[in-house]
Amino acid sequence: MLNSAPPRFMASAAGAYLAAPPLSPEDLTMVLLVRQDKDSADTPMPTVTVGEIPGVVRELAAVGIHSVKIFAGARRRDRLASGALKKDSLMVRAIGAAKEPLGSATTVLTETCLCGYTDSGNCYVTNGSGMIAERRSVEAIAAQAAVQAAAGADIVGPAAMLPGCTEAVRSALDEDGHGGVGIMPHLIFSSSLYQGFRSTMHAEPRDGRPHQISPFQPSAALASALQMTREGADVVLLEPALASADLVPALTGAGIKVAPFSVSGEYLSLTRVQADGTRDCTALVEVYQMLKRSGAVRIITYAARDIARVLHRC
Ligand SMILES: NCc1[nH]cc(CCC(=O)O)c1CC(=O)O
Repeated sequence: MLNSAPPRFMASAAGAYLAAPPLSPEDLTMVLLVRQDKDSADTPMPTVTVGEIPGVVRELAAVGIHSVKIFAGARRRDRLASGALKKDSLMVRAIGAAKEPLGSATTVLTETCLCGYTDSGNCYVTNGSGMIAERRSVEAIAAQAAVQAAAGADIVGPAAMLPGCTEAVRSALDEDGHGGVGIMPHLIFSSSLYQGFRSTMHAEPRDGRPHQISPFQPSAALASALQMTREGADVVLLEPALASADLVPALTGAGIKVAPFSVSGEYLSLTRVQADGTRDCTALVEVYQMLKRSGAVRIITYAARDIARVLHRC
C-alpha cells in the first residue's frame, strides 16, 4: 500500500527486508476519555467509565497495545480548580483501574491540566479580577502531577503550555519520591480540531487558549520544545498530529523525542462508521505510518484499538 519499492520487489523477501518497519500496535497509545457513571455516553467522542477501564486494558493488551493516555475532569468546578488535587478524583480512580489488571505491563499516561476543573474551562486559574494567575496555575499543575504519580501514573502530561510548568512538575515529582515518573508536556498549536474533545469533556475555554502556538510560528514551537526539554521533559506530545507533522523531523533532529497526538477532530473527520458499527481507520493508518517514518516514538490516538484489530487481521 505504502511501498515505493519497484514492482519486482513487491512480494519478494528482498523487498520486505529493505522496507521500513510497518506500523505495529506497540507504536500506539490508546486515549481514554473518562466519564462519571451517571454522565451521558451520548457525546461526540467515545468515553469510558472507571468500571469499564480494566476490561478495556485487557482487550488492548490482547491486541498488542500496552499504554493508555487518560483524560478525566470533575463534575464540580471552581475558580481555583480545587478538584485537580483531590485524592479520590475521577482521574485517580481511572489510573488505579488502568493499573489493576496487568500492573506495570500497562504504561499509564495522564493529562495534567486544569481545564477539567476550572469553572471557566480555562487551562489556568485566574485571580479575583480575572487575570491569569500564572504562578498559582503552575503550582496547582505541579501538585496535580504529584497526585497522579502517587495514584500510579507513569508519565504525566502538563497541557496548559505555561512557561516553567515542566520544571515545576519535575521538582514536585522528585520531592515526593517519583523520580521514575516521566514528563510528556503537550506542545499545542491553536486549532479547530479540538472541538469534539472540548464538548465531550466540558472543557470549552471561556477565554480561549492564549498560550497555544500559532500555526504560523513554527519557530515558536521549536523554541518551546527546547525550553520544555531544558526544564526536564522526557518526550514532547505534539498536537494536532496531522497539522504539526512538519515539526516531527525538526524536533527529532534537535534530539527531542516526539509523540504526536492524533486529536478528536482528526478521528472524527478521517474515520467512518461502517455498517457493522466499527470504524474504518484506513486513512489514519496512512497518516500514522507517515508519522512513524518521520521519527515519532509513539502515536497517541483514539483509534488505537480499532487499528490494532485491523493490523492483526493482516
Ligand atoms: N487542555 C489541553 C488539551 N487537552 C486535550 C486537548 C485536545 C484533544 C483532542 O482534541 O482530542 C487540548 C486542547 C484544547 O482543549 O485546547
